[in-house]
Amino acid sequence: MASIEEAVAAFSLLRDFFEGAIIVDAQTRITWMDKRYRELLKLAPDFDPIGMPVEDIIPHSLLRRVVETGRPILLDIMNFDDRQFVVCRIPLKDAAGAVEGAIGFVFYDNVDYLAPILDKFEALQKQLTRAQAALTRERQTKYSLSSFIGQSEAIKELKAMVRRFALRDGAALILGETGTGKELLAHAIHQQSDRADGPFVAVNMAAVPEALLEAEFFGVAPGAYTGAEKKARQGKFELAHGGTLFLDEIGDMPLGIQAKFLRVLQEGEIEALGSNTVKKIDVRIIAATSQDLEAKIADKSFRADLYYRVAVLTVHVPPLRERREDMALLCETLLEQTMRAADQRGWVITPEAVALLQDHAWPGNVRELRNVLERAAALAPSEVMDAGVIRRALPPGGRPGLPRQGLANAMADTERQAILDALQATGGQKSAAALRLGVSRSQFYEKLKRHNIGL
Ligand SMILES: Nc1ncnc2c1ncn2[C@@H]1O[C@H](COP(=O)(O)OP(=O)(O)OP(=O)(O)O)[C@@H](O)[C@H]1O
Repeated sequence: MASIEEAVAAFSLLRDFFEGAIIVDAQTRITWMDKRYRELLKLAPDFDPIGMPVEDIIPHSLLRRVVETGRPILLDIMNFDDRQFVVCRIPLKDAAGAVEGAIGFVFYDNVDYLAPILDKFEALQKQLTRAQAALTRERQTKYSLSSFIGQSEAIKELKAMVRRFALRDGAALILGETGTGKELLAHAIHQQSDRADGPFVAVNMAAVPEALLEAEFFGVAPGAYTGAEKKARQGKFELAHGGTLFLDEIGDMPLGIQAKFLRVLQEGEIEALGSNTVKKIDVRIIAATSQDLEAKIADKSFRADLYYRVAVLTVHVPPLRERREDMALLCETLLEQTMRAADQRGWVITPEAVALLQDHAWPGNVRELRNVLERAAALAPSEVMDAGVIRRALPPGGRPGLPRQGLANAMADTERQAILDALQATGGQKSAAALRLGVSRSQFYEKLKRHNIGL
């Protein structure tokens, strides 16, 4: 490397302006640091940082990036304790242009000519903090237990149980038909738990192809196989570290993955694909399913030992047809969230319309109710939602004898009805419904999406 003196001399013009400087070599080990920088970092006078990796002394240093890319970062702001400093980082290259290291300068914040940029930075940071706080508040209300609507005895009991679950840290299993709000409850448990500040990461077992599940959960080491990315890919376990991993449709987890999954839960560590090192992970598992797991254990498609691991705390969410007394409250709340014309004050639903909704079987539960109300809102000539509007918004199977418009619509209606019937017959179990209809799971999911049922 060009001698340190040479490098510093090259920047001598800046000497009066900078308040500290550091040089690292091609391995980003510190080779020189001036006295003022040592004072700024509050290093003990007898402490010698020379030869140490730069991040050991300045954890957020970007000098490594400068060395790796060979490109300068001319203007940046770095925090030291509660103060901000302007920093400038430049690569040092030999005559042939190869990077030999990098030099970093620190400028104090009271330098007049830097004041405009620092003011702007501070204002932006305040805005960011405010936006983040608003987002957290929004998330908390969106997923708090109070956003789970219902006042029936069944729901009161359910909420009391969920509150208790939130206080404990064991794995939880949420059982219930499709659209009953299992994911909403998983969020609420996370939000009320000590892990609320940690991540909430969701994986839908039925939506990820089996071949990709392992990489999805455990991650991939860089260059693990031909065609693998150069950079490591984090798995969902790692992403959920310190928080909650939500496994939707756990009943659809393939047997091969079940064994690996169980091992991770037992050992508390993961090994990425193609890697030979293990990482400790701290994750709470919340699983949900609309399937009968005990029946799956009996037919050997679900491991009993995994079941006992995830079913430490179990809660059952009642289907909508078992809590019809909540219908009026649900309609009122869901309609508040339903789009309305700008000049309209709010939706009014008549008691006859609510009674009609109470009579429906609701195989798709609250999700289906939300869809029906949205359709009704689009059909309603005014803000009053009466029985007539609701009748037209309910799925066609409930309205025999209605004229159909063309073959395509008739076929779509029939398909939709067949799906709803299959869901009802299987108690909302999607895999079983798909089997009954003779379509694959992924085809079934695609159809649910197309018909606005489920997902
Ligand atoms: N009790 C409830 N109160 C308010 N909204 C609800 C309630 N139950 C369900 N919903 C709404 O219904 C929709 C489906 O809910 P969610 O995804 O939590 O159901 P799920 O049981 O996880 O469904 P699936 O098994 O199909 O994944 C969401 O829009 C959710 O907000």
